Amino acid sequence: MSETKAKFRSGFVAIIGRPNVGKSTLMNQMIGQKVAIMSDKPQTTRNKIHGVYTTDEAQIVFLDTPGIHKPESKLGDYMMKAAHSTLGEVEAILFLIDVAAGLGGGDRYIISQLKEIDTPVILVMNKIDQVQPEALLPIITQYKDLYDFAEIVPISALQGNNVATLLEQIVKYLPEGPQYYPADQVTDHPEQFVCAELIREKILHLTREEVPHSIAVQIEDMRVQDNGVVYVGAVIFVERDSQKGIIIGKKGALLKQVGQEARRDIETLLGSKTFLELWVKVKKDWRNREQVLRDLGYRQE
Ligand SMILES: Nc1nc2c(ncn2[C@@H]2O[C@H](COP(=O)(O)OP(=O)(O)OP(=O)(O)O)[C@@H](O)[C@H]2O)c(=O)[nH]1
Repeated sequence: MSETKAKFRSGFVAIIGRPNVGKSTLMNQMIGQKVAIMSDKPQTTRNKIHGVYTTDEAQIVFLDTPGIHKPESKLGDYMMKAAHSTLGEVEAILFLIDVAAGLGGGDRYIISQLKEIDTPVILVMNKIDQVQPEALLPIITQYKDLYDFAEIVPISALQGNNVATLLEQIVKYLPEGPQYYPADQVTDHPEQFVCAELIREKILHLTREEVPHSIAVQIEDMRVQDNGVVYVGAVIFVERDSQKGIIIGKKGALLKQVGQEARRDIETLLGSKTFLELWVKVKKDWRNREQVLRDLGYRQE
């Protein structure tokens, strides 16, 4: 008797949602490795991060799109376009909401954007650990009234609750297809990008609310030295002198701490001893300069 083996399924899936709803946390929970940056401040995820989830039956390639919102600057505008072009091309969209935060203008705006495309949307109700179970039903009703979701899955990205179910649901929407990436590959971004994001993450954590999210980190140089140590040189761009002062800190203390913490993570990432050198530069109003944006690698694909 011949047994028919289920065909391998694969495809691309976008994760969208208001800033801070837990997109990076979910991505990391699904992929099981720290590739997207987590922060308790909004909008730290600027670039698409491909996380790849592979089993014997399927491969899901996740695109972690920047938070969709009404653009207020050229950078916002850029992010919107990048997010939009992604949404029409994927097999499914995970629309994450924060059940503890309530339906807001940001969610309504995203739903209005979703109505313009045909891609199936899975409503992922995140942070269920923060509300009573009976609070979920009214939220489901509220969202169902606004959009015809393909699936609705309540989860806690932080605790991992129901994330396995979510993965099963996603696979249902994938067509038969090849394994795009090797099973052990979790991200297709160059290491430089992840290093820059690690440095950004440390700055945002250590400076609390004092520097805006407008900072950018650019890796200028990355090479293995003769002694086997990896040299990484990075520039932190800020918009004002005052922000430069905050990041450097008293007698350079804060920058030193950023460097130490980022270096530790970079060493784990690269599996190699690392020497990290950081500079802080002021580039006034860089968010509104297209050329500067391009220099920093924010390209429209
Ligand atoms: N209690 C709880 N907190 C969560 C959960 N998921 C994420 N968080 C927290 O919410 C905050 C934001 O999470 P992120 O994963 O950085 O959110 P994000 O959507 O990627 O944010 P941006 O990159 O700004 O778009 C962090 O402090 C997380 O620890 C959850 O299921 N439960």
